Amino acid sequence: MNQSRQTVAFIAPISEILRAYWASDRWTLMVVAAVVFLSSASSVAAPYLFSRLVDSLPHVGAVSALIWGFVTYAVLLGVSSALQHMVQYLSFMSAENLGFITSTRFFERLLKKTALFFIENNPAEIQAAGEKGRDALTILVQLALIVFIPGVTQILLSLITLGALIKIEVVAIVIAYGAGSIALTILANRRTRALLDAAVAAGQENARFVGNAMNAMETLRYFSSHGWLSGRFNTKAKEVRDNWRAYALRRVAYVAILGLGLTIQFAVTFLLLLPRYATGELTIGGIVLFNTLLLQLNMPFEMIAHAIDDVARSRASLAPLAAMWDAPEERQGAHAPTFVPSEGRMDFEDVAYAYDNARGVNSVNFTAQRGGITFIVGETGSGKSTVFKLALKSIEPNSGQIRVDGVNLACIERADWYSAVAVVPQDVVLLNESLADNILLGRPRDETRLRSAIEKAAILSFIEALPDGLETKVGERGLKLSGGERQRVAIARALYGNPAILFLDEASSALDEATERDIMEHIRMLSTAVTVLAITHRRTVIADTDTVIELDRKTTDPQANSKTQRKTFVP
Ligand SMILES: Nc1ncnc2c1ncn2[C@@H]1O[C@H](COP(=O)(O)OP(=O)(O)OP(=O)(O)O)[C@@H](O)[C@H]1O
Repeated sequence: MNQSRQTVAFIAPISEILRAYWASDRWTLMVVAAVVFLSSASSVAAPYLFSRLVDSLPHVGAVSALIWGFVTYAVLLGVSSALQHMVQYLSFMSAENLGFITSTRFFERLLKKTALFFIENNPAEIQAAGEKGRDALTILVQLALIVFIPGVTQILLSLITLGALIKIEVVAIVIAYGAGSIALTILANRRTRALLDAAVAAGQENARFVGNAMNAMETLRYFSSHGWLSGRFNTKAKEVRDNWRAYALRRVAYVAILGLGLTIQFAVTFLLLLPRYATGELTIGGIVLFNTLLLQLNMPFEMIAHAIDDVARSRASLAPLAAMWDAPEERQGAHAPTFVPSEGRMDFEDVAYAYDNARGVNSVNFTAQRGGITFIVGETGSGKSTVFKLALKSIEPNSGQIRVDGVNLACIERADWYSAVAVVPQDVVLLNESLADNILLGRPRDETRLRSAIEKAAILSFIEALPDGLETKVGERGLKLSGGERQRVAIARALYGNPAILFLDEASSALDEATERDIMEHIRMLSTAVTVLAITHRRTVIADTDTVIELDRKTTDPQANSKTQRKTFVP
C-alpha cells in the first residue's frame, strides 16, 4: 500500500471518531484551550516580572518596597505550575472519553463486517488492533492538548517577549534552533519508521498466532506441538525486540546531535548579548530573563520534537485498526420494506458463487418449502456450506438469484432476513453465561416460549435435572456441556425466535443416532409451519416426506454446467 492510500485509510476512522469526540466533549476541550493559554501566558509573565524586579533592586534601596512584586512573582509561578498540571488531568479525563468513543465505534463497525473478515482475522488479532488503535488515538489527542497547543503558545509568547525586550537576532537564533531540532526529529523519524512498522507488524502477527493457537490448544497439545508453537512465537517476538532495539540505538545518536545544537545555540546567543551588557544596552535583569526564557523554551521544543516521534509511533499502532475499519462491510440491496416471509418458499435459480480460488458452487437450482425437511446432501467439498452461506446472505451470488416468496434475497434487508430465519451451526458457539442467556441471546424472556423451545429441542429433562436449572453456567465456549447438549441448546436458541425458515448445518451430527432421529422427528412436525433446510451426512435421518437436494462436485466447478439434482427421497 503506498503512502497516500495509507493516509486516506487513516482519514476515515480518525475523522469519524474525532467528530463524535468533539460533539461529546467540546466544552471540556474549550476549557482546556483556555487553561493552556493562561498557563503559557503566566509562564512567560513570571520570568518577565522577575527580571524587572532584579533590575529594580539597586534603585529602590529598601527590599521591602519590592516585597509585593516578589509575592506576585511567586503567585504567577504557582498559578503557571497548577494550570499546567490541570491541563494534564483535564486532557486525561477527556482522552478517556475518546477511548470509550473509539472502542464503541470500532465494535459497531465490526458487527457490520462480512463473514470473510472473521475468517481472515482472528479474535485476538481484532482485539489487539482495537486496543492499540484506541491507545494510539488517545495518545494523539493528549499530545495535542498537553504538548502541541501549550508548546506552540509558549514558544510564540516567549519569542515575542525576547524580540521586544532583548534583541531580534536572538529570536532568529531561537527559531533556527527550534526549526533545526524539529527537522532533525522528522528526519530521524523517517529513518526509523521502517523499524517501527516492522516491530508493530510482527507484534500484530504474533497476536494473530496466539489467537489461533488458543483456539486450537487442545489439538495442539495432542500433537505435542509446543516446541513448534514456542519456536514460531519466539522468532516473531525476537523480531519485535530487535526492531525496537535498532530503533532505540538510532534515536540515541539523534539525541547526541540535539545536545550539540543546544550548546551552540546558548554559546552564540551569549556571544551576541554580552557586548550589549558591556555598553549598557542590556541589564542584568535582561540577561536573567533571556536565560530563563531560553531554558524554558528548550522544553517545548524538546516536547514537540518527542511528540512528533510519538505521533509516528501512534500512526503505526493505528494502522491495523484503520485497515480493519475500512475492510468491506455487508452490502445491502435496494430496500424492500420490512420483509416477512409468508409461505417461506426459497428458490435457488441458477445460482453460482466462486471463492478467490475459483472453487464454490455453480448452477444450483432447487426449491425449499414447507411440509417436510429439505436436506442438502453431497460429498465433502460439494458446496453444501456454500449454499447455506448464500441463503444466509453471508455471501452474495455471482450470478443467478435466490428468491424468498418471490422476492430477490439481495433486496431484503439483512435485519429483516435475520429476524425471519434461525441457524443451528455445526460448531455451536456458546458464551460462558447461563443456559437461559445462551438460548435468549438478549431477546426478551418469555417463559412459555422458552419452555416450548427447550422441549422441542429435547433438552427439557436435562435442564430440569440441573440444580440451577436454566441459570446453570455453561463454561468457557460451553465446555461444561457435552457436544450433544451444546447442539440441543443451539436448537432451542433457534426455535425460541419462532423462525419462518430454519437452517440446520449438520446440527445434530454430534448426537447419537436415536436422539438425532428424535430431534429430527420434532423438527419435521414443525415443518408444516417452518421451512427447514438441513445439511446432513447421515441419510438415515431422512424420511420419505423430505426433499433431498443432491450436490455433486461438478457443482463446485465453475466450468461445469451441471444442474443440481432435485428429487424426493425414495428410501
Ligand atoms: N472461504 C473459502 N475460500 C476458498 N474456498 C472455499 C472457501 N470455503 C469453501 N471453499 C471451497 O468451496 C468448495 C465448497 O466448499 P463447502 O464448504 O461449501 O463444501 P461442503 O459440501 O460444505 O463440504 P463439507 O461436507 O466437507 O463441509 C470446496 O472446494 C472448498 O474448498
